[in-house]
Amino acid sequence: MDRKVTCNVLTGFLGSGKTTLLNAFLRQHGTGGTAVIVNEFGAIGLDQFVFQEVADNVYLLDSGCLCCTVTHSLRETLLQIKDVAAQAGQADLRQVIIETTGLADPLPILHALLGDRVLMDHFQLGQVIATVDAVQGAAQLHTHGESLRQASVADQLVITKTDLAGAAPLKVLRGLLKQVNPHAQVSESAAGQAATSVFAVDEVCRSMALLSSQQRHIESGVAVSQFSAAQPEEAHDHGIHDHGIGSWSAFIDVQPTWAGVSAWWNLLVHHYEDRLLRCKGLLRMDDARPFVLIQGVGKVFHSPTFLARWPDADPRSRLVCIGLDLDAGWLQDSVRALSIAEPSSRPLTLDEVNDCLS
Ligand SMILES: Nc1nc2c(ncn2[C@@H]2O[C@H](COP(=O)(O)OP(=O)(O)OP(=O)(O)O)[C@@H](O)[C@H]2O)c(=O)[nH]1
Repeated sequence: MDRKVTCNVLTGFLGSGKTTLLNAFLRQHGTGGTAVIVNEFGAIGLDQFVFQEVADNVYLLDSGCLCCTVTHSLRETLLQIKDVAAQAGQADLRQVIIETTGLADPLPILHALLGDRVLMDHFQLGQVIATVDAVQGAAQLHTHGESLRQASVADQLVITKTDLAGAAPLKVLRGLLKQVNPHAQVSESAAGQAATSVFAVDEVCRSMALLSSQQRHIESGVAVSQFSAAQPEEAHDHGIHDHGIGSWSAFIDVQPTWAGVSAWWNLLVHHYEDRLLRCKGLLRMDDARPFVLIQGVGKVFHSPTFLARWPDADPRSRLVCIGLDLDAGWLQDSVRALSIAEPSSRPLTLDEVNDCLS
C-alpha cells in the first residue's frame, strides 16, 4: 500500500440502518476498493452474514463494544487488512469502513486510530458517518445520550428509513439535527439508496463535504448551538454527561502559524479539558504546504492532512469546535493565539495570549 487508506467510521444508534446503508454500498460497488470491519454488541454477531452475501473482505471484531473493549483488536484487524492487501497486491484498496455497535461512542475509536503511529503510517481518518432513524431518531436523540453523542461528532448525518416517515416528523428531525450538529452534511436515505454519495473517499470530495456543510453555518455568523439530552438510561457509561453539547464555528481573520496552531490548541484544551469533543479546521498557512485540514478528537490533536489544492471558492480559513458548554465569545477571542509566532509560547489564558502578541 503506497498511499494511505481512508478509514471511515460508520456509527448510529441501535437499528438505525448502518448495515443496510453499508450493504447497499457494497452491492453497488463490490469490495475491490473497500474492506469492512464489523463490530456488534452482544456475543453473537449477525451483520457479517449480511455482508458476506456480497463481499469477502469483511472482518468481524470480537464481541464487545469497539469503543470500550476491543480497540486492540481493531488495531490488529487494520494491520491484518494492510498485510492482506499488500500480499495480494491490492493497490486499489482505498477505504476501510468500520461499523460500530449502536451504543458506541465514536471518540475512543477515533483516538485508537489517530493516536497510533504505526496505523497512521498506513491509514488516514476519513469521515464519521452517523445514521439517524427517520421515525425514532428524534426520540432517541432526546432520551439516549449515546445517540446524541454519535450525531454530535459526525461529519455526515444520514437520515434513514425516510420511506417510513411522514413529511412533518422528517421536518422536525431535520431541525433537531441542525441544532445538534449544524456542521454536519445531512442526507436522506430509503433502503440505503444514499450509500454511494455517503462513502465518497476522494480527498477533495471529503474536504468539500466537510466544509460545504460548515460553510453554510458559518455564513450565518459565529454561533454556538446547544442541545441537551437526558442521561443514557442503559449501562454504557463512559463517565461523560451529554448535557449541553454545542458547536461553534468561525472564519478566522488572522494568519495562522504552526507555532500559533500549537499554542491555540494547548489553550483550548487547557480551558475546556474533557468538555472538548471534536475540532476541525481548514487553514491556509504561510508555508510550502499551505492548505491544511486539522482535526482534534477530545484532547488529542492529530496529524494534519495537507491538501493538494484549496477545496472551495471561499479563500478564508475556518474552524469548528464541538463540545460541552462552549462559549462563543471566549472561542472567538482565542483565535488570535493562532498567529503566535514564537514556538515556545504556551499561553493558558486569553490575557496571556495578549501578552504573547504584544
Ligand atoms: N423501511 C426501511 N427499513 C429499513 C431502512 N434501513 C434499515 N431498515 C430496516 O431497519 C432494521 C435495522 O436496520 P440495520 O441496517 O440492521 O440497522 P443497524 O443500525 O445496522 O442495526 P444494529 O447493528 O443492530 O445497531 C432492518 O430491519 C432494516 O431492514 C430503510 O431505509 N427503510
